[in-house]
Amino acid sequence: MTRTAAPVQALTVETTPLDDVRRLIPFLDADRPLLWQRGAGENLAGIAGLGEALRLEFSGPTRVADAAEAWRAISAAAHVVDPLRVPGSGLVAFGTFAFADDSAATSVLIVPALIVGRRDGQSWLTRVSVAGGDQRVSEAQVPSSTSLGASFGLTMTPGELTAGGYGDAVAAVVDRIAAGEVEKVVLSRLLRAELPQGADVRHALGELAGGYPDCWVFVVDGFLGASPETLVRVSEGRVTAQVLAGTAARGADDDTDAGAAAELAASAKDRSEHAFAVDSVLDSLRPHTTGLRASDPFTLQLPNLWHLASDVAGTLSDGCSALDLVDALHPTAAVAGTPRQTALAVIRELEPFDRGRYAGPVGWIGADGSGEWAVALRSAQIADADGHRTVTAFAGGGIVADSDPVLEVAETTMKFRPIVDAFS
Ligand SMILES: C=C(O[C@@H]1C=C(C(=O)O)C=C[C@H]1O)C(=O)O
Repeated sequence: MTRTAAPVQALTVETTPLDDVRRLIPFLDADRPLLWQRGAGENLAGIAGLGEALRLEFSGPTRVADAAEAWRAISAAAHVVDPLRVPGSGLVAFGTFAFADDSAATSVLIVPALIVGRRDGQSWLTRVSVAGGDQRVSEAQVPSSTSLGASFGLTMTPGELTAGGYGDAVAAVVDRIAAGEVEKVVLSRLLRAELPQGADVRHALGELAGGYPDCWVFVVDGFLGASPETLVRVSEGRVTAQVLAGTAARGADDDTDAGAAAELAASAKDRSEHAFAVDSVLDSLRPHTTGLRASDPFTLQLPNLWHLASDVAGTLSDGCSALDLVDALHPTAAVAGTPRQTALAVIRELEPFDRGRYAGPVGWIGADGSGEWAVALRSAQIADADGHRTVTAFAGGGIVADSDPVLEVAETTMKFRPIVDAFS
């Protein structure tokens, strides 16, 4: 069910080249930032959005399918001039979707009025106007970067589920697995803080971008993060993904660090946890692709931890858009579990909070159905409540038969680090 189904809007879209842009964050509107980026300096790739030409809201079990359908109609009705034709140029919408079918969080697609982008050394500006609106495009609409407000530091504290409570929930899942009820369940917990008046969240985005250049750094509708996990990417008929599941702490020196990675790669527990996630992605993509393959699992190094990772690639066979594939994929066993429906029921029972958009799909879609979507991990939601602004961070982990509650609590603490550091 979609809460607000907008009539199809005819958008006029024009992309023009810009002089080289090396930073996107200073262009953002401090109050309503929209960002999707990866890399830094010469290798920066991404898009920054300003204003809202169009905002579509979705909810319920068909939220992603509804968005995919609405986007097809909007793309077909749009008039797009895009001489660059690189991923992210021309007409794009930023999107963030709730994890759960029954979540109170709104899922959105937002087409900004202005987009500053950079990819493969090319920079551009895209202007979007709604039919009937003011079609005149003036130089005044070229955004300028602004200096960031005063820096701030927060201390985040546990929300509904304390670290101890999380350990108990992990133990309960291990019991359910032993009883043969379910094979894998991904549990999570949260941390919360109040944002000081006037806090400029672009500071936090800058920290995430500087600290995690190999992750997707995003903010859409107050939901931000630095996710290492690519849910799906569609470009020129190629479909790719990078599945992550299985985690280890970084070592204190080169030797222990290499040892930690080797131990992770050899761990039967982590390999089984990883295999569930890869299988769920392959099963979801197979009907839409040919030549679909997964690499052997390898260790992926991040500043705060190691992950087991597998690259998945295939050729799109049925003209599906990136959002159609997101609909087919979500939620993967990296964030829900196996079997999916039983795992979701256990999550609903043991997590005393709504995940909102955490672990849901976040990314962008283009007019031709191309796009990049991440699993929204290492993330936090900024919300207005009674005149206060709060920030709620989420982190979780996959629980399998031989998971240890103490280690699982420690794993979530590692996974909170990007957000906790960005706000401290
Ligand atoms: C659930 C999270 O991460 C997921 C779970 C992982 C695991 O259990 O090892 C690893 C990567 C992610 O797919 C999270 O970061 O909150």
